[in-house]
Amino acid sequence: MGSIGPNTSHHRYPPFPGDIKTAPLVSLSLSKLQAGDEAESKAFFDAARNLGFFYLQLEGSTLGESVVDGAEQLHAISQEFYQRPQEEREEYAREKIDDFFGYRKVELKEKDENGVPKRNEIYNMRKDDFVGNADPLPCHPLVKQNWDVLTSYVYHCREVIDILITHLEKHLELPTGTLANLHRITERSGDHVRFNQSAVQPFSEERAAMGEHTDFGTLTILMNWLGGLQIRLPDSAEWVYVKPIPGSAVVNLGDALVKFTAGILRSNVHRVVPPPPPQDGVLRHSLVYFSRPEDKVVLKRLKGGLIDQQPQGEDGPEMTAQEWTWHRSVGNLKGVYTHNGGLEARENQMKSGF
Ligand SMILES: O=C(O)CCC(=O)C(=O)O
Ligand SMILES: [Fe+2]
Repeated sequence: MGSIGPNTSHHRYPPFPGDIKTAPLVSLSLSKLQAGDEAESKAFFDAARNLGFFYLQLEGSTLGESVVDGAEQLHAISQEFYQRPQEEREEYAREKIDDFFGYRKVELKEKDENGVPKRNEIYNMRKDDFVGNADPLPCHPLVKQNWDVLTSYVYHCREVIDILITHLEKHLELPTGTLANLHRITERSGDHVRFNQSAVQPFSEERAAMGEHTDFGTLTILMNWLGGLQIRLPDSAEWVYVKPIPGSAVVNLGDALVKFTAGILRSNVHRVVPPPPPQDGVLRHSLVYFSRPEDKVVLKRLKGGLIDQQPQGEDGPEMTAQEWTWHRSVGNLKGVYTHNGGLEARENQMKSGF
């Protein structure tokens, strides 16, 4: 199998700088995890406990390369989506179609050349529409035209997530299927594909701080072409950039896994800032697949295995995954849930789930 570099579009952008501090993410091989490689599996569990973020090398796996190819197609579709007239996107605004899914924007104080405020934007498309669990919500014509690309992407990402979940169960010493049965693709859940676009904008510490968050759900598969993602290192609290690697996804754990495991696993704080120079003059697009527990699953510590050895303590509020998403997305739950015991209080509570 050849190098995947030329099959991705990273080379069309200015390079990620070589002289800035980057996050020490380990790189795990999907093909080794698929083959049940013990050392790779253990390295995955360590990464899930210690940092909650890692690279997943997709090249060398047929499934992984399907994710890379799909992501490249969706990257182009997302760019076209954001080039279309604003009125089109507004038709699918969250206020018009759903509590959570659909289009959202945040207007910045900076203006474009026409005097119009610049925007950071997201478009959330739910997995249940693609796999046939729900009557599809109204969606942008580009989504309709590319329904098959999106559907394949959903299935491929879910396959990757199911593999990762199986490794987690094993290391947590839970009966086989414990986590998988809370994430059945045939059941309604908050899983979604997101197109992100950030305007070209100067770095602002205040704006960066507003965007600090953990992901609400289970596992997130992130495809990046430009820098700008930063994670907060657990030990030093220093913010460091995550360098995009062609042919690899950035994968991170979300709050649901912290709740299920009473803090054994880590959902690390991160944020998006403008890409570092020389990438700072380019519109930034990223593609995210968010997985979440089934809507009806109550987020609370599971019983069994290593979890039973965790201290009993402040596990936070108990609610269904659906209620959790709603409360988090409107900013009702203060702080972020990162790890053992884990509520880290935070002043800048982001309200949008953005
Ligand atoms: O765009 C990125 O690099 C990260 C996006 C993110 O963290 C999110 O959408 O939750
Ligand atoms: Fe995130």
